[in-house]
Amino acid sequence: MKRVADHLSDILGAVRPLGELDFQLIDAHGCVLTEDVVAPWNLPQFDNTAMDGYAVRAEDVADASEEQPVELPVVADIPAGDTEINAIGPGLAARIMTGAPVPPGADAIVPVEQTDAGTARVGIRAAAKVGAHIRRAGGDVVSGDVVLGAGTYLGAAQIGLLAAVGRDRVVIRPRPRVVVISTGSELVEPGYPLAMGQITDSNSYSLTAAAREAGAIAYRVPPVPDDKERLLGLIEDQLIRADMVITTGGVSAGAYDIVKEVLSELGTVNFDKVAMQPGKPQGFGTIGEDATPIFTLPGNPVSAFVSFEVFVRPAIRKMLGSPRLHRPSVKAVLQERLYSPDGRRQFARAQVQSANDGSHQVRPLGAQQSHLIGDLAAANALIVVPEHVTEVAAGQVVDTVLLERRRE
Ligand SMILES: Nc1nc2c(c(=O)[nH]1)N[C@H]1C(S)=C(S)[C@@H](COP(=O)(O)OP(=O)(O)OC[C@H]3O[C@@H](n4cnc5c(N)ncnc54)[C@H](O)[C@@H]3O)O[C@H]1N2
Ligand code: MOO
Ligand SMILES: [Mg+2]
Repeated sequence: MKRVADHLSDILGAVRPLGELDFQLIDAHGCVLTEDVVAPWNLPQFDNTAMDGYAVRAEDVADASEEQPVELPVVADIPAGDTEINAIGPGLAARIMTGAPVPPGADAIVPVEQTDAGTARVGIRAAAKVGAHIRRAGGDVVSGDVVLGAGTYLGAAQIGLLAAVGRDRVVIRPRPRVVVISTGSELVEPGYPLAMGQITDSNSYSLTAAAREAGAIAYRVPPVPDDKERLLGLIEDQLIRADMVITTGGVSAGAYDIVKEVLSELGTVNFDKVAMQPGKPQGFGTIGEDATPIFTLPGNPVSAFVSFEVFVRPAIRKMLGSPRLHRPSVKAVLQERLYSPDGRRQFARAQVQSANDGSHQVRPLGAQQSHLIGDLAAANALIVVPEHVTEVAAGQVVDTVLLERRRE
């Protein structure tokens, strides 16, 4: 059997990051930047007030108190967005709203709560230090700074920063478009009645969702029966919109397991037995004129899901240009004895808990057979048991992959 690590390195060696493209800013969300973005201006762009209140000179209100307010004439009213700001002279105040430019001549803001809120004259009831409640130009980002470097994942906060420095387009790697195809004559779309012997297609749903969580644009198509012509036709049709194809089912030793035969007509796909549990029968290669990567995953739902985690997710991350190909993993203390098949790396569904001291405890979720979807949905982690280990006692430390939902 082929080693998991060898299969993964063959895949990552074959899959290339997608070419960079100039995108509308909002459509770049979830993608990886391929340019250094330089701030064309300071943030804030101008000195502005952090509070609704009055712009004053600190020395004019140095003696102000609750008992003896200082009264100043109000000579201007400055809402946010005002673009014509006049200087104020000594002994004068301007009413000002959060975000508005501080007028030249003023050096402090007194919040409205510390005044009588007057409009012609204002009674100031507290002293203010020079600079009080003023957000300085360049205090956040300085013009000329690289605000985000090539290789940065663009989450919500990064998209906001790019907008703040005026970018409406950015150069990124687009998300790979992944087509997910379930094969099997027993499969019926959810929502339709089932005859005895039929089951609903869950793989195309779980893997389409998983591909989206990995950062791809994923399309699912209705399941295709174990029929060579129909599968061939479907894959040929789908190739036009695919940067990657994933099939499930039909790759083991069954008389109607036809996927291998069909793919031999479309490209070069290698089928291997990989030393893992679940997920032994694996296929990977390229098909069509553009040498589109294709994964043929085993049909058992947990096998398909774990195969996606171990092989497909890192490949999608590589196509995205992501700096994080792999999920984080932790060392965790096993809470119950775990058995594992000899010669196969086991990925056991489990629940991990983190303690306040940063340590982790992990509990395997029952039997580890490949059809148990209920436990898969309850798992938040996969325990990785090395190939040669057949039994791990409670209290031992195990490598545990965290199935967190974040995209970055
Ligand atoms: N004689 C052997 N039989 C099997 C072997 C073997 O080595 N020799 N390997 C077993 C292992 S391990 C796995 S994993 C499976 C892989 O099977 P296939 O990839 O050929 O998948 P199918 O036979 O089509 O289906 C297997 C199982 O999963 C159910 N299934 C399939 N697709 C879906 C779907 N989209 N949604 C929900 N459930 C699905 C299907 O009904 C079967 O129960 O082969 C073993 N057999
Ligand atoms: O490899 Mo199968 O995925 O063991 O059930
Ligand atoms: Mg089969």
